[in-house]
This record gives sequence, structure tokens and C-alpha cells, in this order.
Amino acid sequence: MQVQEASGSEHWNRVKKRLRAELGDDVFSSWFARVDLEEHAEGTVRLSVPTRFLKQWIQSHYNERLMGLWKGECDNVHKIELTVRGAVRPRQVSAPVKAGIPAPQRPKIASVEPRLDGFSDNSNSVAAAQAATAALGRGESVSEVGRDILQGAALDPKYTFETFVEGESNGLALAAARQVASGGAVTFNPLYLHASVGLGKTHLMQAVAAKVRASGRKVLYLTAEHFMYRFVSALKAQSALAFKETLRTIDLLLIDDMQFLHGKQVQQEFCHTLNALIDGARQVIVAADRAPSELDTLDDRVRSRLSGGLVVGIHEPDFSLRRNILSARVGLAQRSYPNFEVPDSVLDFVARHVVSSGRDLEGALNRLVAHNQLTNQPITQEMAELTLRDLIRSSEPRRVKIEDIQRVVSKHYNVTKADLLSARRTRTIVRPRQIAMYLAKVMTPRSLPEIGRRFGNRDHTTVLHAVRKIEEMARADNALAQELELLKRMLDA
Ligand SMILES: Nc1ncnc2c1ncn2[C@@H]1O[C@H](COP(=O)(O)OP(=O)(O)OP(=O)(O)O)[C@@H](O)[C@H]1O
Repeated sequence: MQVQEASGSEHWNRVKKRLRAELGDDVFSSWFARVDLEEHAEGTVRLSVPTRFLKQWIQSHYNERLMGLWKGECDNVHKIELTVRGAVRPRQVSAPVKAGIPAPQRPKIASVEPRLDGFSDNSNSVAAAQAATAALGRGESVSEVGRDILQGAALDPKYTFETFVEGESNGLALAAARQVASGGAVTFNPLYLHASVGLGKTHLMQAVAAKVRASGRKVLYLTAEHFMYRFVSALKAQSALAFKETLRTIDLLLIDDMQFLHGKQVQQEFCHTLNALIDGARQVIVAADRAPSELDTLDDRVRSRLSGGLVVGIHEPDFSLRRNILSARVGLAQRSYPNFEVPDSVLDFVARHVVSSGRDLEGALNRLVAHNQLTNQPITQEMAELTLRDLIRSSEPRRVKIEDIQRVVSKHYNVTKADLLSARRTRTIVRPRQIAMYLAKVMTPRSLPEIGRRFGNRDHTTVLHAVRKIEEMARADNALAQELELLKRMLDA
């Protein structure tokens, strides 16, 4: 992606400055503080936001103003595109119409993203609560919410321990989840599960929630955004106290997508709830797309409280787990389509090539079912290759994570990860840090501001400077160019 970053970011800074002046600090921070410029090229400005709600809100309230301000900067701008950063969930394979296997779906409620820093009973907060209510889009009124605090997000009946396939990469997480669900003494509290997209966090959490609920205990399963929404709504309905008290009577609280818990006051409230539940020997389970130490938007106290229980990562599935997930899915499909057969060689082929997540495997299998049922053609290797072509091709490049880059670079240059993230300016640290930021830019889809945040909260201009510097040096220095290639190969392996 060729990005006109220098001029783009200058324009963007000026656009933001004007917006801030027009809207005032509060409103600006509510909606624009976490909007990042991804790209400005060929008349299109691409901005990214962390949630779907924010995207909708900006599109419906500020699109014209944004366009006007951008046009004031460069008159060739004709399009503003907003994408959701948090939704870097991999491609979802379209579900077969008749296959009867539900599409890989997230049984979570609509995203809600008011910024709640410094929240008090003022118009900005009320606007946020109204926005939150509107975003829910289900006709739920604040008072209904107040009445039914305990009603969390719906559980998907598919997500049980019986349908969860165990492997090396998820064995520890599964064991911990089972232990928590067994209802014995509270041992791991909070249990914190982390993994990148589609690796089964939600599945496991809901399996625990369903089991504990079936035993008659009080369970609340919420996404972090849902938690924010409930809290804002309760404040607005002046039922915050009841909300807090009700939360503290829960036996098991599960918070999914923790990376989206934003806002100082919400985090404080969450921290109080966490402390109260843990101190009262009630179980808390949290899931996020990264480890607590990587959740840089979180308040230090929340982060340390979250790290204080058991933190377990779920890693990418190996071949044997992928193969077993596929076999289990075939078994499920056969309940609806008894004549559905997939030769072992085709399952091997899919497991070898669709490598990223359970969600992709599920999508791949849905496609085979659809083809088979709609065309009455048996499933063969050729048919699978054709049907899954794009999925296989797009899953080929390995997704490199910033933490992998930090790990490999710090090992290669014999510095610590803390050095890379620190403010230290010694040459032996500055160069590896710049190389790591450069690799993060060229090997991951992360934006410059996000990379900056992941490298000790640096400004995006620092990242841009690092990228340029390394590019320039590599052009002049063949040894460095080769070293970069070596690092890339290590990361791609
Ligand atoms: N080990 C597994 N056994 C069976 N199914 C699995 C397994 N891992 C993932 N899946 C399936 O893959 C799909 C995606 O899983 P899930 O929604 O739990 O992922 P996630 O880690 O919560 O991802 P996200 O961060 O996108 O929410 C689900 O349909 C789930 O059932």
C-alpha cells in the first residue's frame, strides 16, 4: 500500500484541529479521538475507527462535515471511507443458503462506543447514552435496560464444551474453562483468555456460561461495549447504584472483547466490580484479542487486576487440531444432510491449507456443504480446490503480529522488549526499535498511530520517521537490506 503519509497526516491534523474548534473538546473527543488516518491516496481518504458503532455514528452525523474539511485541504478528495479496525476479523465465508449450518456469526450485541472519560451528568454523556441506545437499534429503552440489568447477550447454543475440539494450542484454556465451569472452589480468578480472531475464545466463554447457568447460578455474559452501554444507560436513568449492586450479586461475570473497554469512568467502575466480585469469591472471566500487558488503552490498575488471576493464550491451531475441527463439523453437518460425505484426502487438503482459525475452517466447510447440496456433485479434491480457491490463497500469507516482531527483533539485536518500548535513546536501542517499527508497518495491516501506541505510546510521526529512515538506510546499505530480509523470513516462517 503506497501511502501519502506525510501530506496525508498533515492534512488530517488540520482537519482534526478544525473539527475540535467547531465541536468543542468534549464532543470532539467523544467521536474523533480514536479515528486514525489509514491512507490518503487518489482522492480517497481512508479513516479507521475501533467499532462499528463509531463508524455508523460518524457516517450519519459527520460525513458531510468531514468531506467539506478535507476538500478545504485538497480539492481532489472525492471520497471518505471508514473502516472498523476492531473488525479485522478475517474474511467471513458466505454461508450456504440451504446448508443449514449457521454462518460463522458473532452472537454479540451491536457495538456501542460512547467515550466516557470524565463522564458526569452532562449533555455530552447524555448524548453518549442516547447514541448508545440508538446504536442498539432494538427498540430497547433505557428504562427497560435498567429493569433488566441481568439480561446479558444471548448465548449461542452451539457453543458448548461438547462441540469444542481440544488441541495443543487450546488445551490449557479448555482445562481452565472446565475447571471454572465445574463450580468447585474459585481457583483462577479472574480467568483471562486471549487469542487473535476466530480461535475459540467466545466459544469457550459461552460454554462456561451455559454450564454454570444450567446449574442455577447467576451468570452475566457481556461484551465490554455492552457493559459500557449498560453503565451509561444506568447513569442516565439514575439507576447506577442499582446497576452496581446488581452486578455484585452475580456468580459468574464474563466480559468478552475486553480490548473495547474504553473511558476512564467505565474502567473505574469495571475495576470496582472486578474487585468486589473477586473479593466475594465470585468468578470473573475476561477474553480479549491480546494479553493484558498489551491492552494499552486500559488503566494500569485494571490491567494489573486482570493479570492477577490466570492468563491463558489460545494459539493458532496445528494441523491435527484443524483436521479434528473439520471432522467434528462434518459430523454436525451430517445430522442435517445424512448423505454429506467428504473424503479424508479432501479434509486433509482443507486442514493443510486453511490455517488461520476455527472461523475460517467452519466457513470452508459451509462452502463444501453448499456446493454439494446445491449441485448434487460429490466432493472431490478438484471441487474443493475450486470452491475454496480464494480462501486458500488469502490464508496463505502468515499474519504477523506486532508482538512477534518485537520478540524476534529484540532477540536478534540482544535488547529486551522493554528497551524497545522505552524512551531510551542509545544507538544500540534506537536502531532495533526503528527496525521493529518499520517491520510492523510493512508486515502488518496496523496503522501508524496503532504501531506508535504499541511501541510505548509513541506518536505516529515517530513511526513514520522510523519507517522512512530504515527504508533510506536499506537503500544505501546492502548489509542492512539483507538483514531486513532475514528478519522478514524469520517472521514469515
Ligand atoms: N477448538 C475449537 N473447536 C470447535 N470450534 C471452534 C474451535 N475454535 C474455534 N471454533 C469455532 O470457530 C468460530 C470462531 O470462534 P470464536 O467466535 O469463539 O472465536 P473468538 O476467539 O471469540 O474470535 P473473535 O476474537 O473474532 O471474537 C466459532 O464458530 C467456533 O465454534
